[in-house]
Amino acid sequence: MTDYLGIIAIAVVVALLAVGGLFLLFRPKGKDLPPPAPPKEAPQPPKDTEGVPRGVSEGEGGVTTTLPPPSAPVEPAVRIPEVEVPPPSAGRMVRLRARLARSQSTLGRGLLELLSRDRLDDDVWDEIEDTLITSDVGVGPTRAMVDELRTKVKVLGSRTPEEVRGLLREQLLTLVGTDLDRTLRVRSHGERPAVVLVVGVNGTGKTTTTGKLARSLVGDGKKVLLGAADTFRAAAADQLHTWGERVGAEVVRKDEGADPASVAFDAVAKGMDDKVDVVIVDTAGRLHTKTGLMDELGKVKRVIEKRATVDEVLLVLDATTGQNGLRQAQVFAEVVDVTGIALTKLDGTAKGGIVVSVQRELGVPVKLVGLGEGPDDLAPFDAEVFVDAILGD
Ligand SMILES: Nc1nc2c(ncn2[C@@H]2O[C@H](COP(=O)(O)OP(=O)(O)OP(=O)(O)O)[C@@H](O)[C@H]2O)c(=O)[nH]1
Repeated sequence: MTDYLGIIAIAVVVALLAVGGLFLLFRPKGKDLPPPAPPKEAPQPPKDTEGVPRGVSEGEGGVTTTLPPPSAPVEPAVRIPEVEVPPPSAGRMVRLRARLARSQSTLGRGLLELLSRDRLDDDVWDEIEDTLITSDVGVGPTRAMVDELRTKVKVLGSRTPEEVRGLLREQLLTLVGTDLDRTLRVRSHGERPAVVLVVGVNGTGKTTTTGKLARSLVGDGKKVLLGAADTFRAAAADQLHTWGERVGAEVVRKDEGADPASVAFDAVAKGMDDKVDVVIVDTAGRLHTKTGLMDELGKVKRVIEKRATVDEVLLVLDATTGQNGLRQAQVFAEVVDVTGIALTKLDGTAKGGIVVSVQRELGVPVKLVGLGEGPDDLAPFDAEVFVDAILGD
């Protein structure tokens, strides 16, 4: 009996093993299941160039890990304007002389070529005259120069290119004027600042010139304050503000339509309190009526003179507007005592002769010239540099 029981037990075990083996052989492989996601790596600290994670140091006690410092709280962005240090005014015209290229090819080279011809007959002299007139030199000065040239050429006889150039240079310098006082009156009077009044037709570059002049004076080491007395155009005050902000010059302004004279007065008063060297007052140049303009500019000047003196009245004139611009400028010259001319956009015209005619017509020297749109493209006018630039090297 026990034998039978043993055999049955062995058979049961064998059967169980056989079933288990079959199960293992035919179990489902699970190949349709998605692969398990790889375990996620913990974020690693950045490594330095040698592969050592930053914030991890190998000290004597083994590797120590320091947590990165918490990032600083984000501050609201406040724009702090950077104050620029502009270059001084000296030597600017030399730097910008290439900007006179158009006048050089039309006026300078044109005259040199004509005067170098072997035979100078009446036709050639007429051409010389035309060249000067179309370059805006003006009829009177042109005639005077041609007469003078004719005499000198006769005396000279045959001419070398150097002699022709020398002759022309001499004549042009006489026309432009080497002995005119072109000094800008910007020296303060002890406690009182110098006052510059900027006048002229709108659109000539008046506000731009006021801003550029402020920069240039700051570059020369002066403390400057600006008065935005062009109260007809709010944008003019905004423009001045931007110019002033860049070089650390304060701007006195009022609401659009305010009395320009009161802005000028406040600007001068603040300039005295702040002990600035120069106050520059930008005025509106509406050409409504001559009497209106006279009243407005007259009042501005009178009001300033309650506290200070107007040292310089700078008339801004756009060189590209030629004789037409000159006629408009004349109205200003009749209304205020202009002491100097700022001739803008001289880089944009072939008619460099305007320098000659504007001085003749208005009886005032060109003191500043605009030779580009850049902030430092306003230069003290230098007759020799000008003539050499238009004649070329
Ligand atoms: N090429 C050149 N552009 C100039 C010069 N001076 C001013 N400008 C440019 O002329 C443009 C217009 O000037 P304006 O329309 O006269 O403007 P503004 O300076 O506000 O003049 P106002 O209206 O008189 O206040 C600006 O883009 C100036 O940069 C210069 O000398 N050369």
